[in-house]
Amino acid sequence: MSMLEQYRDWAASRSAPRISDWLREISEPDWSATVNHPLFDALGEGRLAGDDFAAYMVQDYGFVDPFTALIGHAIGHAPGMDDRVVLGQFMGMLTSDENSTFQRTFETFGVADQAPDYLPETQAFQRLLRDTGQSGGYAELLAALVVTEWVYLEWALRVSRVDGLHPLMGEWIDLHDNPAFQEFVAWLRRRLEEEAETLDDATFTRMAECFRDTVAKERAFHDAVWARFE
Ligand SMILES: Cc1ncc(CO)c(N)n1
Repeated sequence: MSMLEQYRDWAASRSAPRISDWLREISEPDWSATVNHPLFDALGEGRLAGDDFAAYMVQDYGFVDPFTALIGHAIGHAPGMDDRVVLGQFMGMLTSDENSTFQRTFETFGVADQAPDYLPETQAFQRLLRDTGQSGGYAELLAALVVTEWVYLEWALRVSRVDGLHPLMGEWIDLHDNPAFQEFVAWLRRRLEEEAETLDDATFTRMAECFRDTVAKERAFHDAVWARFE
């Protein structure tokens, strides 16, 4: 059975089927392992040392570079101005507010301004983002974006925040659970679903595999970062 047939089978047994929910389901257990990652509990509960937070942010900035390029590809591949505006505004936030959080974190925790050592799992994630950016169609680009943003929204909404949390850690959570970000993730899911409805078998399969692979990379990345702190 093709992926598209598997989705149709799944959808037939639900009252309000959504492709993004099916994609999330077929990406278990990696999806839940990422959303419920102990790294995020430690972050919200103030149990993450400043240097460890900075080390995580260094690795994450290695993610952000090809991720920003991937958004550029998505802006180019989008069918028209409506999508380009939404993606462009997100790109604007990423390269201003969010970039500033990274820069102030590096300054605050004295991260040396040198080429960092990226973990093998960071490098593998970078390769996926670069490959998808360079050769993926719009649906695959949206699939990668839905994963990375939806996973971050889910953990940020989930974690509890202690009083007196370091302001930069609070800022990191704020960036991923604020109402504008929630709206952006809802838009991404809707657009992915609309695009997926138009795909032939082979392209639908590539989109679903890209989704699953991105979730696996998310889990591996956070496992690898966390393993260095324990
Ligand atoms: C690894 C990773 N995934 C997703 C996000 C959210 O953009 C992020 N900052 N880092």
